[in-house]
Amino acid sequence: MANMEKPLTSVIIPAAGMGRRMNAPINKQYLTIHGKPILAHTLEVFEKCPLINEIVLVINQEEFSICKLQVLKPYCFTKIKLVRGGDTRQESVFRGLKAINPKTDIVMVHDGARPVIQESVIVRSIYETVEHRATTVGVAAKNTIKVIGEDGFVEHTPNRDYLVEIQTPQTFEYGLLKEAHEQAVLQGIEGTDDAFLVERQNVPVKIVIGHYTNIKITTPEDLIIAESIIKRLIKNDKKIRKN
Ligand SMILES: Nc1ccn([C@@H]2O[C@H](COP(=O)(O)OP(=O)(O)OP(=O)(O)O)[C@@H](O)[C@H]2O)c(=O)n1
Ligand SMILES: C[C@](O)(CO)[C@H](O)COP(=O)(O)O
Repeated sequence: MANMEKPLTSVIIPAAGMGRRMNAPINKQYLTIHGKPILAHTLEVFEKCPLINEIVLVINQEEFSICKLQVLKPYCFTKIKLVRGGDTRQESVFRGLKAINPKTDIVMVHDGARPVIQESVIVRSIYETVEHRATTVGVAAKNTIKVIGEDGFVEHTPNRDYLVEIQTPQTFEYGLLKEAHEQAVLQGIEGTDDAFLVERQNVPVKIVIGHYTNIKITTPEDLIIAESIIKRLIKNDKKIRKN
């Protein structure tokens, strides 16, 4: 069990995707919001968080230089270790896991494409994981969700009271997540998030309620939303500093 006082915590930032759905001339995480690359916004929160000891940034090998030039150098990050990504998000995370300091107690996985993560959610996730071994951030579903069949017709409508839209960070005891990924490789299991792999190990995953502002920048309209959220946060930050 992780050291309760101040667990040694590493975060893996998977950022080796191609950003296809963004349809932009460059990889989405290098698009800027308020003059700063999306990836720099994301990394900054973890760099500043005193509970984070190590940041394992997983990116495309061919983007190492653009990343160093546009993100690492201008923003003076001190905790970052660069790792080459894989063909899927799951593979990228697994590669990140293998680069983690083996003394780590807790490992957090947070999408590079989610720049509006708040430090309070990071801290809550870490301490909930010390207690429950596995957690994921999520928000109550606002829309009705329906399950459809191959024929495109509705099969059933789950009760929305029990539906949570899952985000990141997802946070685990280090050994638990490593074992879950190793088992997934052995069994040929591919999931869209890391919690799914841990659930398959019959380990309960605790939900940590987060914020609707923690959007994943996936398609062009997400960029417009993220820009207005970040602009508002900067304005509020200036107001707080003035008072
Ligand atoms: N092989 C991959 C695929 C995705 N990711 C990362 O996982 C996060 C969530 O993935 P997603 O939003 O789907 O990003 P992309 O895969 O880049 O988007 P798309 O599917 O539109 O190409 C992103 O920060 C992305 O960079 C990764 O590290 N390695
Ligand atoms: C992990 C995740 O962000 C949880 O909602 C999501 O599953 C990532 O999906 P993507 O298609 O790899 O962006």
